[in-house]
Amino acid sequence: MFLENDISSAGSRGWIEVVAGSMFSGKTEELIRRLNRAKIARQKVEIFKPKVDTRYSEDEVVSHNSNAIRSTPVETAANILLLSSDVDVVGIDEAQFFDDGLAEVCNELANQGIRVIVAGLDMDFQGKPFGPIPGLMATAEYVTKVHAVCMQCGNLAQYSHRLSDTEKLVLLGEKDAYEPLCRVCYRKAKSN
Ligand SMILES: Nc1ncnc2c1ncn2[C@@H]1O[C@H](COP(=O)(O)OP(=O)(O)O)[C@@H](O)[C@H]1O
Ligand SMILES: Cc1cn([C@H]2C[C@H](O)[C@@H](COP(=O)(O)O)O2)c(=O)[nH]c1=O
Ligand SMILES: [Zn+2]
Repeated sequence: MFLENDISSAGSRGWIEVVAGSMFSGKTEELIRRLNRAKIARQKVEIFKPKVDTRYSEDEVVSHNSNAIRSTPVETAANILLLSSDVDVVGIDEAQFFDDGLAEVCNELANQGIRVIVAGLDMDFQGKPFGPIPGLMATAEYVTKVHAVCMQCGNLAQYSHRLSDTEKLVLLGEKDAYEPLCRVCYRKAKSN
């Protein structure tokens, strides 16, 4: 389990944490867990999500098992920078949907002494790197890869298999539209 740096020994230095994996791998739960612990430590926390994803709620980040935390929906990565004055910790969910400016924004926040925690899909439905997440994983101090349970065989899943033939990159959905699969089961599903 990821353990936070000791606040006093870290001083006012900022850093970036990335939580990445497939759908249903527990990214949002882990983000909420870290942010709640920061709140318990009386740190000032701001949470953002892309405006495009309002599946469960306009103003909350919600996990698949209904944990929730208040958040601000924003249009672009640059908005995060504008809205993050006077905070200790910034949390960002569904980060794969942000523009390529996200890595720069997160690095700027970290340079200002802010702890930045980013959660997002590392791969799209085709198994390709998704949006700004790979760049963020390269520049972050801490990267946690989380896994779902393969819906076919029960092994660790790293792919989000789309159940329809739709080719567009952004297609919001849940279990109706995607299933997490391991490498073997994903390759089988793709060859059918
Ligand atoms: N195949 C699966 N593997 C793991 N967790 C699953 C699966 N299907 C449903 N879940 C539920 O999803 C929760 C994780 O939800 P969440 O944190 O929102 O994931 P993510 O943000 O990665 O999509 C788990 O605690 C579990 O209750
Ligand atoms: C793989 C993939 C997913 N999406 C969408 C589907 C969901 O609405 C979100 C991911 O949510 P989660 O919290 O990680 O479960 O992203 C997409 O638009 N395109 C894709 O390739
Ligand atoms: Zn499998």
